[in-house]
Amino acid sequence: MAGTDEMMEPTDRKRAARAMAMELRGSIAEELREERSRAACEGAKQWLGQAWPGCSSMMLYMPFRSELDVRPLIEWGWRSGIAVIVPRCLPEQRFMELYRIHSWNDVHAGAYGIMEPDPSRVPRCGEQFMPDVVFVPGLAFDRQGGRLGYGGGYYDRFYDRLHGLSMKLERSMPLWIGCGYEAQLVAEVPMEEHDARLGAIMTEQGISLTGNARTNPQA
Ligand SMILES: Nc1nc2c(c(=O)[nH]1)N(C=O)[C@@H](CNc1ccc(C(=O)N[C@@H](CCC(=O)O)C(=O)O)cc1)CN2
Ligand SMILES: Nc1ncnc2c1ncn2[C@@H]1O[C@H](COP(=O)(O)OP(=O)(O)OP(=O)(O)O)[C@@H](O)[C@H]1O
Repeated sequence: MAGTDEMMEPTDRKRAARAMAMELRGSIAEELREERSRAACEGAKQWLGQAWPGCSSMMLYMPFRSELDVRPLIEWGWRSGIAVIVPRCLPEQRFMELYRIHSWNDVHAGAYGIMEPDPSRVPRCGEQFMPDVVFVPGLAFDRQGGRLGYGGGYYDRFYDRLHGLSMKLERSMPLWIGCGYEAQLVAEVPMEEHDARLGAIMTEQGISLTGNARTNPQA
């Protein structure tokens, strides 16, 4: 046994937390997941409409496994004229390319079995493109903005790239919103130096800011 939690290295703590979080998220009944996903998307629409009417683009993930299903939010984006951006994973580089999609016809199954934009149908976003808001998937979250992912470092690397762009273009960072069920909230996610902190959390209870000033739209 590895001993107590405090004695473990962050990477080992993450591995243990990942296994628990995967099991927990997968154990939520499908009907409950659907119901909570719909409620979460409803809350996000209202929040974006009221707190952020100027929001013109949002990056969302294509849900897989038992993740919070943000597809209703994607469809609302299409109806409201907010640009809907989704990533395409390049597993060799653990890099995400961005594309704007206009309908479900623009996606097909990609790496890891995750739906992704079809590059033969839609053009890639320019190198300097920054979405206003990024909806981030995850296995577990905490109220301080901590997030646990699958361990590819995809979103952390993407955050760093956007941060570089935000400095270069003198633009504020997108709001980084972690998406999950209330059941995925834990007291404290094990975090490392390179881990990007969330500016907000979206669950079936609504959107709440974490107080991470750097990533808030007002900052
Ligand atoms: N919907 C969605 N899209 C996303 C993410 C996500 O969490 N959700 N990611 C978030 O960053 C990236 C994909 N990250 C992933 C990392 C690992 C595995 C995976 O299947 N890992 C294996 C074990 C490791 C391996 O085989 O190398 C597994 O879990 O069985 C899947 C996705 C980018 N796109
Ligand atoms: N900004 C970065 N630049 C280079 N490597 C990074 C960066 N961020 C994370 N990594 C590397 O990626 C690996 C996975 O990181 P981590 O465990 O934080 O992933 P995660 O946040 O769970 O994954 P994901 O973002 O894909 O959901 C680690 O080996 C880490 O060193």
